[in-house]
Amino acid sequence: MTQPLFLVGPRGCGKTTVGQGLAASLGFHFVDTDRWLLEQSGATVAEIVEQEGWPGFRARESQALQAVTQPATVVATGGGMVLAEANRVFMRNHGAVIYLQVPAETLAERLMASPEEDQRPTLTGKPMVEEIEDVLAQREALYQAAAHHVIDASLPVELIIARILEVLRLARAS
Ligand SMILES: Nc1ncnc2c1ncn2[C@@H]1O[C@H](COP(=O)(O)OP(=O)(O)OP(=O)(O)O)[C@@H](O)[C@H]1O
Ligand SMILES: O=C(O)C1=C[C@@H](O)[C@@H](O)[C@H](O)C1
Ligand SMILES: [Mg+2]
Repeated sequence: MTQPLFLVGPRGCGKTTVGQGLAASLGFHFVDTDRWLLEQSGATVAEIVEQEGWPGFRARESQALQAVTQPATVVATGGGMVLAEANRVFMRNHGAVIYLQVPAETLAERLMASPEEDQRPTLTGKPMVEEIEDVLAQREALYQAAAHHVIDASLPVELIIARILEVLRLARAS
């Protein structure tokens, strides 16, 4: 199995963290669309949004998705990658899409401990907990629609990776 694997889910669900470990387990390349954009443009998400607005950032991340998609690669996507239908269709057609599902309270704990505001500027202008709830209300159906597999990502990282490997193995066997 060398098809690319796409990790989707909201800020703080662990796409970057789990993606690195998953890639190492499989001997795959690892790429993160947020980091790729930072390396390519030299600008953080906050700087891109300041200069080009969210539509500018969304256009760039859609281009990034297409540019980084290669065989034998785990792609950690940005939390809003699923907003564009074209991105959802692209991911489903080019590999396996895994939604890392985490309750809002756990996301809030993780993001408060590690806000990384340069890469996670406010989406709504609201306080963090309200923003997370709004974002999940808006996007839960989109994460589900994009995903071939939904994984409980409130677990320890090693367990999440083991579960992903298991669902991929089962999917191959069926
Ligand atoms: N399973 C986990 N258990 C405990 N902490 C975790 C877990 N997964 C990730 N974290 C922690 O949560 C924080 C956010 O994780 P990470 O940056 O991987 O999320 P992300 O989905 O890539 O977010 P973004 O969409 O903003 O890029 C990090 O500090 C990370 O160490
Ligand atoms: O959830 C979102 O919309 C975002 C998540 C991050 O990964 C970055 O892609 C950016 O901060 C936007
Ligand atoms: Mg990330």
